[in-house]
Amino acid sequence: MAVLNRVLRLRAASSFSVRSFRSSSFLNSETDLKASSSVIAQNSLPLQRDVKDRNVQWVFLGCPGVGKGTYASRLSTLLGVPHIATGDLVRDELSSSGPFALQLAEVVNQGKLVSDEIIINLLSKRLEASAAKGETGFILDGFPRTIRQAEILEGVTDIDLVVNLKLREEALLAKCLGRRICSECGGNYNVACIDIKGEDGKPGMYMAPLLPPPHCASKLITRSDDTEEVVKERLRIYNDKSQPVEGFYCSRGKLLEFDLPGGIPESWPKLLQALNLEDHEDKQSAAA
Ligand SMILES: Nc1ncnc2c1ncn2[C@@H]1O[C@H](COP(=O)(O)OP(=O)(O)O)[C@@H](O)[C@H]1O
Repeated sequence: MAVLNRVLRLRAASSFSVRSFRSSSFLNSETDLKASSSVIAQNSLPLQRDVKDRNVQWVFLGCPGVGKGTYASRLSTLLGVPHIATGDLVRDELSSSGPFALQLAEVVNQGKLVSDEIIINLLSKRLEASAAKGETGFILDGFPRTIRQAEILEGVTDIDLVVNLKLREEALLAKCLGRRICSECGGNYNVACIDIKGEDGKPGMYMAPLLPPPHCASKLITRSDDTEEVVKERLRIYNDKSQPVEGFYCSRGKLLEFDLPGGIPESWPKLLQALNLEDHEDKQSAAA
């Protein structure tokens, strides 16, 4: 894909300087942020790596319910890079009763955004764990969610590509409400059957449910923030705070817009095509 190739050629990227990212005394004010971002950028220079020596550094954007987790996770398996979802980091912190758990429960259950300080702390720990395992590259899902977070990220590393997943609005709420997680294996499923009839020249759309296998069926739980009221609030906050992040990356030539045509069977091959990765999948299946 021309856009992607251009983006990838342009990015002679640096690796992520986790230590610099964690030194987050810079989070106190806008001025501190700008000053510190440039300090961070300088500090990370010794750790710069050519793009050929590391894996992809991609970001997935999109409304709640669009399927960021599903596609980011599939791509991370395909490309052998960690899938880092800040929503998962928040939920892990909540369930492990970590230092931020109490504060987080209230914010998350109201559908609000967690503070930059906490999110960056959680993300930094996760990146350190990755670095300790010798992993390079990442697919970030759920971060950045504000312009400020995007600026912080831009100050510490090069993002090669930002994939903006889009789905018809009518489907988003139903997809969030249909989400189920297996409390034992953590598998993600969706019981919603989306069947939007075509009208006024607009095509219909069908998305089959993604049902759990029998051994998970009796262990399904729903996220506490997937209630109608909270999902509507998250969608409102997305439009207000996260949509501007699309413009941030568009103006830097990194944004790939991808309209999901339907469920996974229709969308996955088209996404691979848009990312120029069809051969990658063929090679992997041949090797398996
Ligand atoms: N980058 C972030 N900044 C602030 N809060 C975040 C961020 N990522 C996740 N969260 C918190 O975790 C919650 C769940 O995130 P996520 O699983 O990505 O949900 P969604 O389905 O809304 O995309 C969010 O509603 C928010 O409270």
